[in-house]
Amino acid sequence: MDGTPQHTESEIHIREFFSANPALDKELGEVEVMTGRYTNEEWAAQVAETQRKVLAEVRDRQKEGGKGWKYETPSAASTGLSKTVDHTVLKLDAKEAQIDALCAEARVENFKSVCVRLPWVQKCVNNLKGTDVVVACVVGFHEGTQDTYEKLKEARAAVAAGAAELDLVLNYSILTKHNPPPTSPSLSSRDSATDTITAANTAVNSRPRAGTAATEGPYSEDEREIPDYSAIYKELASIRALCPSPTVIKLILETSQLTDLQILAAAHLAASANLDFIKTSTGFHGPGATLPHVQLMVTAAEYLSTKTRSNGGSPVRGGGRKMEVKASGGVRSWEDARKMLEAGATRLGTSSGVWIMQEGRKAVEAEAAGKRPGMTTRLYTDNSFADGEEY
Ligand SMILES: O=C[C@H](O)COP(=O)(O)O
Repeated sequence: MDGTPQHTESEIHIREFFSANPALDKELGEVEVMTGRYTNEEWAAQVAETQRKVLAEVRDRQKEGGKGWKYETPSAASTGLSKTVDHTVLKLDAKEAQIDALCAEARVENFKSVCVRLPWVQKCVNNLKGTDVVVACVVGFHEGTQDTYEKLKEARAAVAAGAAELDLVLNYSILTKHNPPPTSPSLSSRDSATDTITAANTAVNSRPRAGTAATEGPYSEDEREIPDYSAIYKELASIRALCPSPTVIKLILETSQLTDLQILAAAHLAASANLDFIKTSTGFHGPGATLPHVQLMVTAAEYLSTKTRSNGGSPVRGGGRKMEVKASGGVRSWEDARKMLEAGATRLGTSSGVWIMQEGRKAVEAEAAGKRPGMTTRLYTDNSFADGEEY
């Protein structure tokens, strides 16, 4: 080391953005992080209640032979499917021509959004003028460990540049510090689709199932320590406060790195901070979206958003809007997309949106012609995701 300060890629992006926008830099100079809402012990008690209730609900739904998560799937014949897609390019070495192509495709397919890094937001906003395709910007990508002030600045810069949606990476290291998940293969989902799905299957099959003793930890004396829920909440609530609705905020959990209990803790804190979505994965660390994780997150989002007898008539999330679930990372085919949507995801983050739409249209044609849609593109080679399979 030569003493030169090292910066993450996100920090470099933020610095570049602010040197081009000095007025915004000045305005944000005084930004303050919110104070806490509950003590850490109070958070822990609330989180434990959510974990208990949601895992019980998951077990009940499993008893329904897989029908517990049968949501209506939008058809490629209407705008329903295209409006679930966040058309995504997040590679650091993305070139201008790729971003232009992303926007052109989003315009033609009428996707919900294009999802890009901060330096591309303004360009995408310009490219998409006159359409109802919005621009989503990732924040804290892809590690999530940047300090809250850096994330706040990045979020505000994205909104100032015209982003309507923010895909914010959770600082999940705060959750895993005391209670690491079982080791799973950590490989990039930028590998071939087949490798990714195989890895996803391996990881899912090797992780403890919801409701088992293993997921209900804690695992050891040392791991009994409560994670700093308060720090996570403060970060989420501060970003929400500075980027209020209608800016849509999705919290990326990086589910492959978390246990089911940690996923539920993150969902609880996202709902408490009034975020709009919980999202599975960055697509850059470990396997991407899996069906069991989406089912778990959908169950949690419903529990946390809805006034029910089981949660005492008091939703954790205020404002009367339902928290939604975005499945992302490794969603490469219509078959993948259909499974995620049927499980209750309402948004898909994918770099394969155009392909998914093409396959979706073929499925509609095949159905109209009275044929069963082809299964040749099925990427889930493992039957553990089959309908009715135990979690
Ligand atoms: O959020 C989006 C992901 O980065 C997209 O991942 P993917 O390239 O595996 O579709």
